[in-house]
Amino acid sequence: MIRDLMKIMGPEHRRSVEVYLAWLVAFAVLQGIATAFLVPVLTALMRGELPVGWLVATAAVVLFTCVARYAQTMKGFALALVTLTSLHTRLGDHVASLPLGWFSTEKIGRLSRSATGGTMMVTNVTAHMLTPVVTGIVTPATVALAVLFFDWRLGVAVVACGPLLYLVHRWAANAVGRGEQRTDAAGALASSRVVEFARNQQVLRAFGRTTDGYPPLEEAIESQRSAWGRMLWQSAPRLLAGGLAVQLAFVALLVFGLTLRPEPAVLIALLALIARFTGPLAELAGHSGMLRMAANDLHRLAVIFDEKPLVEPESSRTPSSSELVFEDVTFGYAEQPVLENVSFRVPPRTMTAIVGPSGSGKTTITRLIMRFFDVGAGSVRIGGVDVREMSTEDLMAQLSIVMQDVYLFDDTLEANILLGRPGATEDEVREAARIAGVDEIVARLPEGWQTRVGEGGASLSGGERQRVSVARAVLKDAPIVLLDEATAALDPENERYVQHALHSLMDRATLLVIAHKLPTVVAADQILVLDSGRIAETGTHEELLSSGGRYTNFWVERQRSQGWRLVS
Ligand SMILES: Nc1ncnc2c1ncn2[C@@H]1O[C@H](COP(=O)(O)OP(=O)(O)OP(=O)(O)O)[C@@H](O)[C@H]1O
Repeated sequence: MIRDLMKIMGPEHRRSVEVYLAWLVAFAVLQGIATAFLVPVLTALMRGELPVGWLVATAAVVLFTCVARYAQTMKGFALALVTLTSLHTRLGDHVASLPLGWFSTEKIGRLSRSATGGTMMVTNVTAHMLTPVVTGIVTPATVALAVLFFDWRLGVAVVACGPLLYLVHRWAANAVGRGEQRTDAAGALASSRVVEFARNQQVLRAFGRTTDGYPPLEEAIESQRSAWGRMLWQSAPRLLAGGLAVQLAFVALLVFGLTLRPEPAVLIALLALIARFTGPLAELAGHSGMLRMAANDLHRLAVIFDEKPLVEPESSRTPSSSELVFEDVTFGYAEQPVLENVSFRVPPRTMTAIVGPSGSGKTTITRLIMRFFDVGAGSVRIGGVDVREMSTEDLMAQLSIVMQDVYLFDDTLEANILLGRPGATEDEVREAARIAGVDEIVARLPEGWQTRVGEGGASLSGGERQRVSVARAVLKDAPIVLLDEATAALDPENERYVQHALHSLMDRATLLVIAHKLPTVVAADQILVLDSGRIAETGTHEELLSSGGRYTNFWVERQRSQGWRLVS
């Protein structure tokens, strides 16, 4: 738990965490010592003596205990405050440094749960929860040493109880820990099913899947319910047993103490010590379920901080041109390679079209250029510079990206285009919009440029969203444009606008297009035919058609399907 806490708080707060822990340990030790001093004080009082020396020493220790308690509490609150104010920023900075390939749906779900619940738990741990953990271990240990000092036989018995109680505590806490992991996984699944259910209402209603329930959601909720039920059934008896074990230890030590027949005054004082030995342990046992849950929360957050950021070069190199080169690139998401020995060159200000069957690795090529992932072998170079030798900022400055799944922010049309280059003038925005055909959309909308596009661009059609995305790319005016042509979203009108934008981009940028439309393929200076992660053929449209290879099949099939669509 403490290791995870250190990782989460980061090196800049390491010292504060150490100071806080030092005060906490000091408080727990002093609390144990103050209790130990009861033995000589009580013994003397019961013998009718006034132990002035011990009373002064006890008062001094109690005073130090109060100081330590105050310091520890204040340091804990200060840390909790730091957590509240800076942990989200630290988490945000860390996540922003991770490779884009990290952001899978599952990881995003985890991140969102940790960013809300996990960070609040860190605050709770530093403000409240660590105190019973440390005092539950350190104070009984100090008391045990004191008992050893006053009566070695009872001391040995007390020390022997420690590991036994620890094992029972672990046994109970582990059950809670395992149960909590299951409920967390079931909770994450149920949340994503709820989002899926809400997002896909249109499809579900169209297929009449809302009247008799949505089985995946019901199953997820049921498995969450059963995970919670299982955790409660399995952990409750163990937690009770943990608390009971502490009480049994207290009684056993009491009986053992009586059998030793010490002087009554000493016996009473020692029994008070034993009560102070088991008290913090009982408190720890009472909190163990919550503590294990907190430990799991902290661990999940620490795992995110453990993710390796994208390795940034010490100094970023500047490309000499907009030439794009893949040299012997091999890459796989897991063991299996998705791209194997892929080599090609896109000369500056030319257009290369990538074609190939679904799953052949077309999108993967664009992801490697954007450094969503780093290549397994070989290199991806822009203007002679390996993309790994450029800072993310410099690399992204080289690229304009238009992908199929365009996301627009819930803002105006104008603001969404301006995202391409925030400092652009109004004229530049209008010009980019004209090239991409967004001005035609603006003219149709009652609020024109000030029309809000809704969350994700929901108030625009798929083709219109892609036009806005092309306008952004035109406005950005980056040396290289990566474009994934929409397959189904573009109607002939949208398609015409995107083709027009592509032609005007060809004059100013190096274009790499995942091409689905025949006019794009024909217009390309070079076509790469990808098959199962390898480049099967390269050439111009005429060269590839005359060679009669795979490209010919692709061409014939596309002509047939697109011809059918146009006629209908
Ligand atoms: N994030 C990922 N993790 C694991 N495997 C992946 C991931 N993304 C893609 N793949 C796999 O890599 C292979 C190539 O995928 P890629 O998306 O590059 O193909 P594609 O040619 O663009 O396909 P499509 O035309 O259908 O978009 C596929 O087998 C795919 O299942």
